[in-house]
Amino acid sequence: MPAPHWPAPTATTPITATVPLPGSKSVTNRALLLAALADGPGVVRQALRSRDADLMVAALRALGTTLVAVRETSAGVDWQVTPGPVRGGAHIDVGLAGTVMRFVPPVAALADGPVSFDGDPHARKRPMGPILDALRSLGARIDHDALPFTISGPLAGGEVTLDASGSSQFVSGLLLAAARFEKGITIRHVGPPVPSLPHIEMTVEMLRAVGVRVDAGERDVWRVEPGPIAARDMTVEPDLSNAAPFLAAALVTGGTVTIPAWPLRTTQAGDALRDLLTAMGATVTRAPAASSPAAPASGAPGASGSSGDSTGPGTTDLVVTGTGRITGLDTDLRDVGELTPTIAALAALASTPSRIRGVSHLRGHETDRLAALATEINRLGGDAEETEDGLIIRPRPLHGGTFHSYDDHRMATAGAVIGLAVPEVEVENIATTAKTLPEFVQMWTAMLEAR
Ligand SMILES: O=C(O)C1=C[C@@H](OP(=O)(O)O)[C@@H](O)[C@H](O)C1
Ligand SMILES: C=C(OP(=O)(O)O)C(=O)O
Repeated sequence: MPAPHWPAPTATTPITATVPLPGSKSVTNRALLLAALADGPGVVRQALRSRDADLMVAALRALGTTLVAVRETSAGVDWQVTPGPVRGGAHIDVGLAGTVMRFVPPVAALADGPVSFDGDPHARKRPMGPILDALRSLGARIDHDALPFTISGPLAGGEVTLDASGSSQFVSGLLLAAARFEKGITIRHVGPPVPSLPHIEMTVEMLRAVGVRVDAGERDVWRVEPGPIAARDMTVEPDLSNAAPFLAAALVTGGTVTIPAWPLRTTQAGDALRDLLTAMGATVTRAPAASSPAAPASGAPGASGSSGDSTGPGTTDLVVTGTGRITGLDTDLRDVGELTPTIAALAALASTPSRIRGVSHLRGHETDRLAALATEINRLGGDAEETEDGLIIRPRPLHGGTFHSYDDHRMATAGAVIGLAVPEVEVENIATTAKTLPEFVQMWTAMLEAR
């Protein structure tokens, strides 16, 4: 029986809350995969515990890596990772995780036998063609162009041309494993612009942090030299994209939300929230962390997504204060597309129109996010229009009703944001937030109860 819809709480007064966030999905799944391919045992600290991260752990175990949780706190789990020879004969469940369906197949092509992949029903619709074609041209055999598929190596590596306009993860997936290919890899993108470039920068920085030589000097070309991946002790930053709905609550309620341990320098897409929320009427400041000293403003040495202590030097608190009035904005979110559902929810509550551009690739995310956002905002009486590459959202009073999540964690949290201002919004399948934030409901409730 499906769970009852979640009555999204409405805020009657401005929120004042501090919300510590668990680790980044994107950093966690890169760090685990790099540790599994490394030249010795390593530790991934403060890793996220969520469905996507659990799927990555299960995938790496199935391929022969030993992962032992050596410490678990509210900040996450510390994984002791001991690489083993990549083992064939495995079946990998990717769930609905882009980072598993795009990052693990290049590793599977290193296995000593075939590896099969499948996932949730919608995962079969997410684009896979360009990365599977790339793997084929590098030597692998693959029986389909989308999930489910079976892949067999060996993979020599070499040069490949692909169209990564559908997802930056095609590039990241190939780069992450490429040092283990006999010839490394040279990737050339040909086609409309690649989205989510900061996520590729995250990949490049994390590779360099484990000693891999990467040349990313030419636009749309990436080269990884073959060689060892160094075993390191890596610490995962808090998930800044998951900060989005909580920070949005400050704007909706005219309150203040503080996120501790916000990195001074990061490749995470969520860092763009500082500018986006300012443009929507918030005041965004950094404050020395109450619990840890702030690093100099010049930034922490080597403070990439994979190094440093995520609660120590190199971070500050991020403080966002709203006025209760939200200003619409005209913005290109191509680089930070995963922020779109939260920004669209804010736009639906804004007093002036908004236009979101550059995110046609969101049609290949957990669901077609442009269609889903327009449908759900309009279902509540709003005025949202899909364009070829985004959304136009005009002010119109909203009313209560069901907000469908389409098994998309960020749709579910967008419904929660709207529910803060609109009585009687019910979010269908709030449990889907477990993809990246299993504690979402408890955290949201605690935020609303904090004083
Ligand atoms: O590499 C990553 O960790 C991600 C890359 C982006 O994918 P797309 O380029 O497909 O948008 C982003 O939206 C996704 O949430 C995570
Ligand atoms: C697009 C997203 O996820 P995935 O890693 O599954 O692509 C997302 O988290 O917004």
